[in-house]
Amino acid sequence: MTATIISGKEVASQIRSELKQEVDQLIQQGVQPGLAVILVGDDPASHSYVKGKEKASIELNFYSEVHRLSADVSEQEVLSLIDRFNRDPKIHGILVQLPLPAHISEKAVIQAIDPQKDVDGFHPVNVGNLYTGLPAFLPCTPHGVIQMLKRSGVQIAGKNAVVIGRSNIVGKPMAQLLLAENATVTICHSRTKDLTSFTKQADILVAAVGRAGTVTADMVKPGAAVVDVGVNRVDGKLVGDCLFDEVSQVAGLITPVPGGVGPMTITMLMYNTVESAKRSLVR
Ligand SMILES: Nc1nc(=O)c2c([nH]1)NC[C@@H]1CN(c3ccc(C(=O)N[C@@H](CCC(=O)O)C(=O)O)cc3)C=[N+]21
Repeated sequence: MTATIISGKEVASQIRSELKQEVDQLIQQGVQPGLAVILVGDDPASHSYVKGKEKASIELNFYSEVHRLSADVSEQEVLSLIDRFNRDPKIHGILVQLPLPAHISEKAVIQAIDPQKDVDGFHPVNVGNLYTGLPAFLPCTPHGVIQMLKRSGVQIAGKNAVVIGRSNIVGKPMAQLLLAENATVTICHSRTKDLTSFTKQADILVAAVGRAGTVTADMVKPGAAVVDVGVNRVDGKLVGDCLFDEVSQVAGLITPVPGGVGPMTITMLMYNTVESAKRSLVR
């Protein structure tokens, strides 16, 4: 058997064309969605992700501001900039690219963002709202994964879903979103004993570890939907957490890296920014 490859690029461009229409309508109503991105330091990968976000904003006709700050900027300067964006009515979404340099507290920065502009969905208010079923900005990567599955015709309700990874950015919210779709969810992590005994049961397997080669063919239930959230550079090449060539022989559906979850992450950021702009109409 050879898995069907779910193109994140295709699903993303479908969602972006839906968003484009919403943006046109919003602009007619006098609101142009505005996204502010703050990038600290000179990590090349972060610069490349932020370029992608800037490009997507411009394509969708957003108002876009990208602030590239030097690595030695103080935490206070970052907090002041966030405060300015919190009060700026042109800005509906604020994103601070992670990771930050060690002298700047990620916790302090995330908590400084107005929850109503927290389009990453990282603020504790949005996290709490998600966990209690209240309206919230959904974290972009896990939300993108749900959209890819749904738009590829994968039924989630009643399925066994296994998430490998328990980060605040992907693993934990991913599990919560799958639970909200009525999957039976298991979270595995670095201290899990006999990982394969869990992954073998998964109808939906999400790999969010950050280590190439974590998921091998023998760990996958035949016909499973396998979502690869990994972003790893190996010999200058971008690869996921799954051994794609062998896992795709066993899985029913699989997402590639690149061209899978990555483009969806950026698209769901655009989605959240449009949502925020829509909310500003009724505020
Ligand atoms: N506050 C914050 N929010 C984030 O959403 C966030 C972040 N910080 N820090 C880093 C991670 C990583 N991330 C990616 C986005 C797009 C691709 C993407 O589009 N990847 C392309 C390939 C890009 C390439 O070739 O480098 C693909 O998979 O096809 C990947 C990774 C967002 N992140």
